[in-house]
Amino acid sequence: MEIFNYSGPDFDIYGDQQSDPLVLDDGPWPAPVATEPLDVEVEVPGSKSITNRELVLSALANAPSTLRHPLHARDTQLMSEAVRQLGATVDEEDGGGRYGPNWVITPAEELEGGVTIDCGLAGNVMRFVPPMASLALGPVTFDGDKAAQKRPMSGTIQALRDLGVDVNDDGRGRLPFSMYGTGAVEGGELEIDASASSQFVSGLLLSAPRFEKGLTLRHTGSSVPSLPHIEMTLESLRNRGVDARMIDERTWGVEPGPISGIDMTIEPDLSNAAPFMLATVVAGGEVRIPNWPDETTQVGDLLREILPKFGAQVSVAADGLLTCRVERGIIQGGSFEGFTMDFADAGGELVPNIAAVCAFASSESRLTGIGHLRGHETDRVKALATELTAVGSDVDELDEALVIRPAQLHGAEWKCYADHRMATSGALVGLAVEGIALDDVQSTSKTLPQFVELWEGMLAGDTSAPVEVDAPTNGFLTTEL
Ligand SMILES: O=C(O)C1=C[C@@H](OP(=O)(O)O)[C@@H](O)[C@H](O)C1
Ligand SMILES: C=C(OP(=O)(O)O)C(=O)O
Repeated sequence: MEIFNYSGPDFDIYGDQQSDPLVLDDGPWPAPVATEPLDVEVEVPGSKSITNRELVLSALANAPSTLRHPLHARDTQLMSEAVRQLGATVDEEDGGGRYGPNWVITPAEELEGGVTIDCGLAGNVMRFVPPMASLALGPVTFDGDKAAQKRPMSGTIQALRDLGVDVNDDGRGRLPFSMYGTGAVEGGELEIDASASSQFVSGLLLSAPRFEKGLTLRHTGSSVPSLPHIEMTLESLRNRGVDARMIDERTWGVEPGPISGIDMTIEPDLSNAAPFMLATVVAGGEVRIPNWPDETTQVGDLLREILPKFGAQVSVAADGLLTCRVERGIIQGGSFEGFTMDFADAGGELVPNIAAVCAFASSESRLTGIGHLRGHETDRVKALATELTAVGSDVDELDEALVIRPAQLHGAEWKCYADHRMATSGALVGLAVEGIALDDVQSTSKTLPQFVELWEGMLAGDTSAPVEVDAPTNGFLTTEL
């Protein structure tokens, strides 16, 4: 394993991204230990997945759109920069949101090529923007962080070729690659192997209304992970007047037609509610999350079913205030039994935090169906096994599963591998274990730049302090697995 030292300039969210392996010179972040039960409200910023879908659809629409309370984090800044580069205008407008301005997006008359898109480490950018770029005239190059160059891209690259787009890559099915858009795509019927990522499907469906014949997309591989995210894509299209539907478990259809402009409020990111809700299992007490949606396609909604497995009581009031309560957390001598849960279809975003808290269970836990997490920001199966083992946990890393048995945990450095969810997982372990230090807590800026402020506020019982919106934004690869 290598550690790199950072000596370059700070990352500028609207400027050039620094894609080399870096370490911020702040040093490791000592994860705070909880000393008393929690009693706090935590307002979670907007959903990454919804914000990014709406940025793409707004840029492809036939009229301007207003996105209220969008997520302002590295992944959405990269997406907004990508749609700008392809010709859309993204303006800021004060919407009174706590975490930054609204976005008003005016679509381009015609999408323009001749640009290089930085995907950072954002799966959404690397899988959603290339199909959009096939509608632009001219060459478009895609690149990203070193860690991003390991993420699967063959589903997108092969699909573009099958749609008649000229793509140049080095044959590895990874970033970087270049493509040459001719300004139009015929579309029609297409087969794809999306077993490595549902985002291959979502990316194609988002641009499909602008294909001459729309798209009938059929998945040919084993199973597609993260099905709720595909439902989210279909729903986003339908909200803009597009005829988009699931034909069967592995086939989706989008009719050609206009994408209308929209004025909408982005839901809070429920996957980012996970560390705060799970904190009650470790520290005991109560965490309240406002604005929990009544109905949603976000996988994070599964937390309402998962937290009770940890002994938590979860309820949502009529005004959308979710309450998650644990009478006796781990630090008060409480306990909960391990469990088995399959994450093949949904919940991959939640697994790292869940695995971390399973390390405190009184019996074995088995988290199965998680092979596709090996292609996420890092190989999350290996990273979790490595870091949990480093703090004393008894973990088996299987091909597609983690088995976690009770053990005495101890302090150690917790490596984040540029992965926001590895960082929040280390913070969860640190609530009950002294001496956990995260090597790269800044990796949380991928989707939650306010993480440190909110986490420390949670422990102090008050998260109302103003938080820096333009927090340093990274995705810096500090340590390789
Ligand atoms: O469509 C989306 O917004 C996402 C789909 C999922 O990807 P995979 O299908 O690659 O797991 C999820 O893990 C990712 O965080 C966001
Ligand atoms: C897998 C994730 O991100 P991405 O959108 O980069 O795939 C995630 O946020 O957990």
